[in-house]
Amino acid sequence: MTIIVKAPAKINLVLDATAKRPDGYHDVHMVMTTVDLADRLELTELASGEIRMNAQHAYVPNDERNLAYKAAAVLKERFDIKSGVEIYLEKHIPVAAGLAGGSSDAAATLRGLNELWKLDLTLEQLAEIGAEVGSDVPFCVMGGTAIATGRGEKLEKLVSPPPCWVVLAKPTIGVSTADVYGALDLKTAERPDVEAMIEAVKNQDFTAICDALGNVLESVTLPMHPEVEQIKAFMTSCGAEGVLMSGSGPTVFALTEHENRAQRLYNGLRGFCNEVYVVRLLGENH
Ligand SMILES: C[C@@](CO)(OP(=O)(O)O)[C@H](O)COP(=O)(O)OP(=O)(O)OC[C@H]1O[C@@H](n2ccc(N)nc2=O)[C@H](O)[C@@H]1O
Ligand SMILES: Nc1ncnc2c1ncn2[C@@H]1O[C@H](COP(=O)(O)OP(=O)(O)O)[C@@H](O)[C@H]1O
Repeated sequence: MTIIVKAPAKINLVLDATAKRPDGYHDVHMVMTTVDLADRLELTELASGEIRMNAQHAYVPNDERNLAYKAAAVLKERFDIKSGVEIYLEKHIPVAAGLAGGSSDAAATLRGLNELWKLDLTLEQLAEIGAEVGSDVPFCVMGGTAIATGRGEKLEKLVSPPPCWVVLAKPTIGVSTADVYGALDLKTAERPDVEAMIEAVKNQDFTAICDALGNVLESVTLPMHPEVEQIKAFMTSCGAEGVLMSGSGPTVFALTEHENRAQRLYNGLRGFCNEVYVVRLLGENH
């Protein structure tokens, strides 16, 4: 039996880190939402009990380092599953981009295996298992829009923002999430107003959402990679209503309500960025 699952990317509308914890993680306070740029996974049951990974992408590992593989291994171990799975992964989300591509693949694997291995677990149970694989995996299991706290695994559902166009541009650099958090100085970094974003989303106020966009990790990634700031400035000059770096970067997203403006942004960005996408925010569910 084969099951096909989609793994959508996320963006962080607001991201604050409130404290560095003794376990090496940061307590965060953020609003995340999914967009309709997705990887596609095919999960085929294997009687042999093996987990096999087939990602066919130069920068994505085909062994236990792959987050989809890890998710399958954690689930198999936890429920003592005798069957195995072959995971065929078609990558569309840019890698090491701040878009949670790997975390979303892990989450999609958990959702798909729940069906394939007939485990009958709730999304909440899958999210809790996902936290063992990565901080962003629980959000990716739930999808939609949420306020995330803890190290990212504590979730509170939020209404989705009003529909708009999202233009994503990734410069040709990858950044390590651990390095970015590692270099964060909470004493000097400019902090975003998370409550203002939550209010803006609840009020479905697009202008207020654009005004409240903020990411404390820009204080690390922007000085390290000037091209990220250049993309932000270019997007703003093209009339984007809101512009922000997603997660630890380096992907920058622009929000606009106007299709012609999204197209103009796309055409302009293609000049100096290989990876540019025009997508929509996803609704409540994937
Ligand atoms: C920054 C964010 C924002 O959504 O996304 P990305 O840029 O990765 O997409 C996340 O917090 C990334 O979550 P995720 O990518 O799952 O991180 P993990 O694998 O759990 O952790 C990788 C490393 O990042 C650091 N880390 C991660 C999460 C967190 N709340 N505090 C941290 O300090 C730790 O050093 C950890 O060892
Ligand atoms: N399924 C996967 N897709 C992408 N990268 C993966 C995957 N599994 C493991 N990785 C590794 O994780 C690193 C970060 O990947 P990714 O999830 O795309 O970044 P981010 O968390 O910044 O969005 C990559 O450099 C890659 O080596």
